[in-house]
Amino acid sequence: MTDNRVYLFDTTLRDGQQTRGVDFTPADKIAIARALDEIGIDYVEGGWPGANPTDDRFFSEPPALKRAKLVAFGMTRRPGRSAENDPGLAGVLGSKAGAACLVGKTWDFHVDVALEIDRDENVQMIRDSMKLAAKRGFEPMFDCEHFFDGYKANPDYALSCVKAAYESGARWVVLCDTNGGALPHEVSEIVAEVVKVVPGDHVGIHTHNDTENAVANTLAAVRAGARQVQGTINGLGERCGNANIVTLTAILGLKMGYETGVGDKGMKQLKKLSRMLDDRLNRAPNPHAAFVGDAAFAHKGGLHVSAVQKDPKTYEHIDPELVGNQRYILVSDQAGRSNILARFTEIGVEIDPKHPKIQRLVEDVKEKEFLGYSYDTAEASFELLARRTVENVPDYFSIERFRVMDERRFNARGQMVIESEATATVEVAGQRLHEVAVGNGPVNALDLAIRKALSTAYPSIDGVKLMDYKVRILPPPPNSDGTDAVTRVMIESAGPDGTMWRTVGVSANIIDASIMALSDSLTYCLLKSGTEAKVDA
Ligand SMILES: CC(=O)SCCNC(=O)CCNC(=O)[C@H](O)C(C)(C)COP(=O)(O)OP(=O)(O)OC[C@H]1O[C@@H](n2cnc3c(N)ncnc32)[C@H](O)[C@@H]1OP(=O)(O)O
Ligand SMILES: CC(=O)C(=O)O
Repeated sequence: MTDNRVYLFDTTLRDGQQTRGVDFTPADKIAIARALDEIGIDYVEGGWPGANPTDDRFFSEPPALKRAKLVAFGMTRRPGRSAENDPGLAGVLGSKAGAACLVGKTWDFHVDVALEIDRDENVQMIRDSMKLAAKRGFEPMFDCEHFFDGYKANPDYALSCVKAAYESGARWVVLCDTNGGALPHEVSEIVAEVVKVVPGDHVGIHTHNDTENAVANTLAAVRAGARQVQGTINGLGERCGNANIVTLTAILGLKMGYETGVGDKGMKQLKKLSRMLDDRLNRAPNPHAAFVGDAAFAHKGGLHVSAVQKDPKTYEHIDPELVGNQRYILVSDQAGRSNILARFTEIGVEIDPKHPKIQRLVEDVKEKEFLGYSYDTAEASFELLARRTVENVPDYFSIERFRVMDERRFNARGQMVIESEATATVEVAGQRLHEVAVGNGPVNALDLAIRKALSTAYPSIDGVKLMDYKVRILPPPPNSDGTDAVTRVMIESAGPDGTMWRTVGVSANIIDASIMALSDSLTYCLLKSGTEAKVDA
């Protein structure tokens, strides 16, 4: 082991499970553990055997991990009984994990108030539990709960707990900022004192994000000598979350030069790992997440784009590909010709940079953004606008008219039913088709009616799914009354192969704005799949 080696310990499946609104299934846990193993995380904490049926099931048939060690979490023995006779410890040490991470008190206040026991008895509980974990063949770890608050209140007592764990065989003594209130300079100073009594390559750090310093505190601890870092994917965790292991992995490896189990290949999978968790939790990814968010390397300002095209280092702190991300050049009212030309290159349209239509497109985009469109997040609508300016986009269909009726009634069983019925007249393949559909809301009903009309001519649109639908009421222009407000609808769609695209519509009427975004989405799908427009009957 080199002094430069930092061990990554993921607690998404344990502390992440303590997040409000998160409830993993055993299948989620298996998939997440495998993904963490795949990228090279050293330790995967799977949960607390004996605490709930999900964790029991997970530990009864744990996934076979190639490199990572599976960790079972638990707490030190209860007071007044031996470690051998403690049912909680029996659950943890009866599991099929390779390591046992046991939490115990290190803050005298907690021993007095939460456990209500003698302080020496707590130290003995730590010793007995670590010894038993080692005796049963587990790699023992001790999570020092509330270590930083404990150290500030009574450094001698906090250190005596740390020493007891280490002397009793703990491979790692992990300093926890349980309440998340410590600050980086305090963590630095305190860890520097701890590594005087326990070697740094046996010291870990576990931080919470209550002051948005979880990552900074972890890095401060590593600089002071700690060599195991605990965190969760996307910073999931109790209250405000834990240190984000995705960010930590990138910083430790790419910026601070530490060696971890995550090599170049694993590093390139960080964005995929982050997305995988969002998908499992059915959450929209945070576009502004450091390193892996869609906006992390998205350039909007004209000055930035012009320079980035000369050398990306001018406005990028790392090469986005190192973490599996990519550069996006956004088009908006902040854009200049450089943004537009960059987007043409991205979408594969060759155009002379001096072409007069480029300037027209820049002006068009700025004017439409003034009216409420937002092209930096609706790249598919932008592509249609750009292609229509410089080349021909086939007229696949045209929505001639539509009508929607909403109904709220009680059915025969006395249950309330809310339904919308839409009729749409669409011209497609030289025919005027009139279709009716019922949906759970007006946009859903219209979407169904329009697709019905299109599906014979263009069967490929059947595979398009609406993933996200966002509405924003934009403030009315100055000197007008509130009724002038316009509505912006953004739609995110996905194709059968998982490709995603976003479109926008703007109108004073929410349904009309939705139809614009929907129509762009279907047109974009047909264009990208190379479908030929059917213009004859
Ligand atoms: C900082 C952290 O994140 S630690 C992890 C926290 N995570 C969880 O608690 C999630 C899983 N927990 C659980 O499912 C349950 O709390 C269990 C199954 C572990 C225990 O449930 P119960 O036996 O009903 O106890 P309960 O949760 O009400 O209270 C905890 C008990 O453990 C005691 N205790 C707390 N910490 C420790 C410790 N480190 N060592 C020994 N005993 C402890 C408490 O004093 C309390 O004892 P009491 O029952 O005599 O009052
Ligand atoms: C152990 C743990 O999760 C904590 O102290 O925050």
